[in-house]
Amino acid sequence: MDPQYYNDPLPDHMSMASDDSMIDDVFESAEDAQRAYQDGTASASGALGAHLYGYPGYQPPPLQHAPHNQPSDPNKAPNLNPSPTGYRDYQAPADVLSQYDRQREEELELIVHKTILLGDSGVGKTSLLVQFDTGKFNTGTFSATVGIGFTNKLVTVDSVKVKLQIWDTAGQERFRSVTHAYYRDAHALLLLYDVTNKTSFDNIRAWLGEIREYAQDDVVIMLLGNKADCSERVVRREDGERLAREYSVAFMETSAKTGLNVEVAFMAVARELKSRKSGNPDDNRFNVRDFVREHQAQRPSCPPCST
Ligand SMILES: Nc1nc2c(ncn2[C@@H]2O[C@H](COP(=O)(O)OP(=O)(O)OP(=O)(O)O)[C@@H](O)[C@H]2O)c(=O)[nH]1
Repeated sequence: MDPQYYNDPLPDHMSMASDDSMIDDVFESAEDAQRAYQDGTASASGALGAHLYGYPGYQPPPLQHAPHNQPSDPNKAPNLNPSPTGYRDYQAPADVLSQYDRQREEELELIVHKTILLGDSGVGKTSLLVQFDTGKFNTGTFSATVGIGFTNKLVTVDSVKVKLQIWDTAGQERFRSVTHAYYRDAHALLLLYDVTNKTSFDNIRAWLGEIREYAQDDVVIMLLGNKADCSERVVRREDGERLAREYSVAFMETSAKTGLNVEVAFMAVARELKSRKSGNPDDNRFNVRDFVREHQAQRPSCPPCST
């Protein structure tokens, strides 16, 4: 556990309750908006809606459009390449498409892909996140995460930036009800067990049960057998693979200590989420399990680990 990622009980602005209480007042008509504004039932955003509908003291913005084929700035030279279609701001189709692609990329970058690390206490969730974020592993005494916290990470997939918001949860049972609230809008879950701890592996079925109960049906799930650097392993790699097959989830072994497969795990998630969001049929062919099979490294264990 790194103090940087240590989280005291959530501050108000980070709680899911604030998501639930977000108000998105939509008014069918200007009259509705005015009524809501006047009788005070409009929220801050609703009040803004009323304002946009013209109440009170609302003034329409000045007309921004210039007449067709006329420069909007009278000091500028007129456009000498008249549009074949006759409308202002005409661009050749190729230019429009490349502009559209750029816009899509920017949109993808803006989308936050919420990814949550789950698993028993001590399996290495915080260490995995710190390794991915900073490339470092903090040895020393283990102190359990309290509550939940996140870090944002921008990764590049096929030259498109994808923003992962990675949530580190507390594995301890007493924080379970807090973390359940975060499953609901998660796009991906990295579920960890510790290859040197049989109980953490046996508990994976219970974790998958919780995921089924609280997370979205289409959430991306990856099972990770962490601490693969340790020679005191009690869970065989094949056992992890079998369990992952049974639940149709991707699997690989990782080491937060040596960095084994850490980046691959997060990149696989980022690729999968990007391909789902892009709407591009070529992207949709991406399969997280195939990606993991092709990219995961399998290094020999290092000498007995002392964590
Ligand atoms: N050898 C080895 N030790 C690891 C690895 N990952 C984590 N550890 C050690 O395992 C202990 C627990 O790691 P954490 O990352 O704090 O575990 P956690 O899952 O976040 O635990 P909670 O916060 O209680 O949920 C620490 O002492 C880490 O140094 C790893 O890949 N290899």
